[in-house]
Amino acid sequence: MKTVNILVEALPYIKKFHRKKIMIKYGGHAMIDEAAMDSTARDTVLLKYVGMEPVVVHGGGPEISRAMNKMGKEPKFIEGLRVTDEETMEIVKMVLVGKINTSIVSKICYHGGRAIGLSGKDSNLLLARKRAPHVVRDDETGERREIDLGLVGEIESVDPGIINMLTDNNYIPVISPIGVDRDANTLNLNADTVAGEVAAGIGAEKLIVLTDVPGILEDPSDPDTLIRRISVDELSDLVKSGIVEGGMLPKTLTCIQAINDGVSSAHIIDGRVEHSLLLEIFTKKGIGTMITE
Ligand SMILES: Nc1ncnc2c1ncn2[C@@H]1O[C@H](COP(=O)(O)OP(=O)(O)O)[C@@H](O)[C@H]1O
Ligand SMILES: CC(=O)N[C@@H](CCC(=O)OP(=O)(O)O)C(=O)O
Repeated sequence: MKTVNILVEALPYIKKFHRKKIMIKYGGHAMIDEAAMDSTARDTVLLKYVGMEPVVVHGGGPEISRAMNKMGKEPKFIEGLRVTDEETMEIVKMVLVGKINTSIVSKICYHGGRAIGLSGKDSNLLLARKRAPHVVRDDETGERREIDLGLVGEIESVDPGIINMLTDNNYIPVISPIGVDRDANTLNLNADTVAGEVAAGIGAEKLIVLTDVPGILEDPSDPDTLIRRISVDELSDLVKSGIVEGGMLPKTLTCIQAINDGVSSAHIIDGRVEHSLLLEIFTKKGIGTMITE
């Protein structure tokens, strides 16, 4: 009976999200081990088989940093974005496209899904331009200083055609956050931003961001201060108050932007918790932070 009750509880959600696109952003900090990656892949396949259209964008920040350290390079971030010189860009491509993307694709295929790996360079999926230098002001002297982030891009446009073609034919697209500019140069993109832009571009119903904290916390050092539900206006105020920092900042801004662009809800959840994806989608209470209009 317990199993049957679980299925019955899930029915309204299965109906509501039938044939709806669900954007899953799988963050590097959620990829704690092979078992966690495997479990997320299996849950993604389950979503497909109950009638939803999952689309995956993955990150891999910690793995890139580990590879850089091994090669004697020190990772540097400015407001959550990696300063990317040419050598770093090679490492980023190797880790994201060569390693993480293929690993997620093969795990989804192993569980019976038909995954296809893409980067933003495929069919110019993610057209980007180099970001303008970051401006900082010295607190003491008041002097303005520009810091060039190198080969870091901001998205100019998303081509939803290739993704729609894949989901229409029952494939699960798995996208690496690498963009291409008009001169065919490769640019490093923040995976959260990519997930938000692609979610809006394909008209996704939900954006679900998997990370390594329970969700947005009122006190970042206390996991018991989880905000379960918040509107975009309340969240914008929270951002202004300075509570949201580091890697959570691009995530939060992405969620706000995605809702403003027509995505019905955005969710930030703990990807290290087994089946967090299913708990968020199929239960009333959910597991992380839900952001709505
Ligand atoms: N208010 C907040 N609530 C939750 N996490 C926060 C907050 N402010 C900053 N953070 C930090 O953001 C991190 C998540 O972002 P990030 O490390 O980039 O993850 P990912 O690799 O999954 O994209 C958390 O581990 C936490 O340290
Ligand atoms: C420009 C920029 O910072 N790009 C990211 C791309 C990977 C990413 O975003 O990974 P997570 O989702 O795990 O943080 C980076 O180089 O780390």
